[in-house]
Amino acid sequence: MNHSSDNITENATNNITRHVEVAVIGAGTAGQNAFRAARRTTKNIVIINDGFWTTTCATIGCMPSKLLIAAASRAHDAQHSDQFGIHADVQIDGKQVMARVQAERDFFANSVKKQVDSWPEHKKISGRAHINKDGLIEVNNELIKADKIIVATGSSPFIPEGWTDKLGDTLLTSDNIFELSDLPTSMAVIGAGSVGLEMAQSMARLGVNVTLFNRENRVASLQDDDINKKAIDCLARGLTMKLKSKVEDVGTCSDDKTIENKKSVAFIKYKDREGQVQEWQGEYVLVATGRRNNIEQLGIENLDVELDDKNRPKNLDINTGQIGDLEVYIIGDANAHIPLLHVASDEGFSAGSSVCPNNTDANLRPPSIPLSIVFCEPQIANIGMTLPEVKDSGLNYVIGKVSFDTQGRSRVMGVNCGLLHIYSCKETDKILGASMVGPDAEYIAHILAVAITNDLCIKELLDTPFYHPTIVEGLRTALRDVQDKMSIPYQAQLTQEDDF
Ligand SMILES: Cc1cc2nc3c(=O)[nH]c(=O)nc-3n(C[C@H](O)[C@H](O)[C@H](O)COP(=O)(O)OP(=O)(O)OC[C@H]3O[C@@H](n4cnc5c(N)ncnc54)[C@H](O)[C@@H]3O)c2cc1C
Ligand SMILES: NC(=O)c1ccc[n+]([C@@H]2O[C@H](COP(=O)([O-])OP(=O)(O)OC[C@H]3O[C@@H](n4cnc5c(N)ncnc54)[C@H](O)[C@@H]3O)[C@@H](O)[C@H]2O)c1
Repeated sequence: MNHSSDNITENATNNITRHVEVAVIGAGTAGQNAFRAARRTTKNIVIINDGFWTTTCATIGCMPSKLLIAAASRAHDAQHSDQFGIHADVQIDGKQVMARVQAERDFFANSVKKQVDSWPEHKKISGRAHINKDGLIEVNNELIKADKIIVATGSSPFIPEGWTDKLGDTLLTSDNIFELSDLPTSMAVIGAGSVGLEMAQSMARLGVNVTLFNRENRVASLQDDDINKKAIDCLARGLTMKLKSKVEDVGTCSDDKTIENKKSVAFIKYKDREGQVQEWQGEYVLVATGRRNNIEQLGIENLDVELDDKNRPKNLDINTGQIGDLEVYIIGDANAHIPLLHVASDEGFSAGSSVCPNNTDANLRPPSIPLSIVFCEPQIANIGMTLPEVKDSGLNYVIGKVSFDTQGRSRVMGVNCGLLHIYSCKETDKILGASMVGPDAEYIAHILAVAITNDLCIKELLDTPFYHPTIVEGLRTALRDVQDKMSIPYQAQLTQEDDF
């Protein structure tokens, strides 16, 4: 079935400036991949983008945030080397820190832009697209009829109502924080999700006086209470956190010292976990209260796409991004399914491949198992099913555990804070999911993701070598703990102690 541009009026038909086979709206990671894949089979294609022709990832997302974390990590190591008998006098040059973040960020962004620059000019339109009542795409002075539409419009920071006006120039989001020319002196971060944790800890490690607020007693939306507790314990060692606090009001007040620079002081009125009203004051407030998909203003309903109460498209095929049997595909952050980079990339590739003339031969990326990593230190990772999902599944499960507090290599490196839980099915010897806070979680998470994706059992994993002494050896300890708790009769195998 086609979308509603099939029923357009004669008047509208006369005004159409282009008729294309495929239109991609949004040129971030998902849109660019879709365009690349679709271009292999059709020349009659156009890509429309509002704003920079790089990507959120390279310009204001993954890469600049990891660059700031890299600087913070260096600062932290240099300041915490006393335990090794190394005493350093550390000076942090905020301007230089931000200059490197921006220069390296520009390197990544320009690499993306170079590829986009190589695409024919007439296939690219700069402007904000809107889908009108006839299902036609309006952009600048163009009216485009597209047989197939791929929507890859991404997401934007969500700012609670009224806060933009109330906080004025003291408001930061991930869209503008990397543009600062110097490190602030103080900052509140509201929201302890991925953005909040990564930015709050980095800024604190770089000498900024940071207070992190979250409405729940939870970080990174962790759903395993023991892992959450451990994460809070590890993070609280270097970060002031006001968890389970309720932000009642935000705003600005004048301050004699800063009035010269025409800057106000930000304040947050909040109720702490005991219900006492408190006030925070400082230079900036980073609002990290989530992101919303850019779909509301697009006119997507004019393509007969229905959204649920959270703005997620109904009838989304997660293999291709196609909406029911409409010739409409919604991919990347725009579909609010899993707003992560690797997912946007894969969905773009699959949607672009699906719109090829013979799409039964399309080369589709299978949807990956859930995998997420927060790059605070220690890192937080979730793989496969969450603990509540495992509990709800009715499966007979065990939890294999390892603490990284005493783990050999973690202690050697002075990064010994963490906990890994592996949820395994008692009958099948297979891993269902895992949650972790700890050192090297990014690598351990990938090994677990490979195991789940390829249906490896615990025994197969334990039969692979674990080099000594590595932090990844902690994974083996947790796998052995799973094995000990299983009802499966294993070949005689003594439980080994940790090897030091
Ligand atoms: C600070 C931060 C850190 C992050 N870190 C990580 C990380 O470490 N790992 C990870 O996996 N993910 C991370 N993410 C998430 C990741 O960046 C996103 O999931 C990914 O970039 C989404 O890509 P996309 O193609 O869907 O959207 P985008 O790259 O945002 O592209 C959407 C494009 O569509 C354009 N557009 C919007 N509306 C219209 C319209 N009406 N007409 C025309 N164009 C339009 C936009 O201007 C934009 O250019 C991070 C995000 C942030 C904000
Ligand atoms: N490492 C990564 O993969 C990475 C890093 C950064 C961003 N991202 C992506 O960006 C998305 C958005 O990240 P995010 O951290 O902004 O959102 P999030 O949804 O992950 O977290 C938002 C947090 O803010 C809290 N919150 C919301 N409103 C609040 C309020 N009024 N007062 C106090 N707390 C409040 C929520 O309880 C939650 O803990 C993520 O879902 C992820 O897809 C990923």
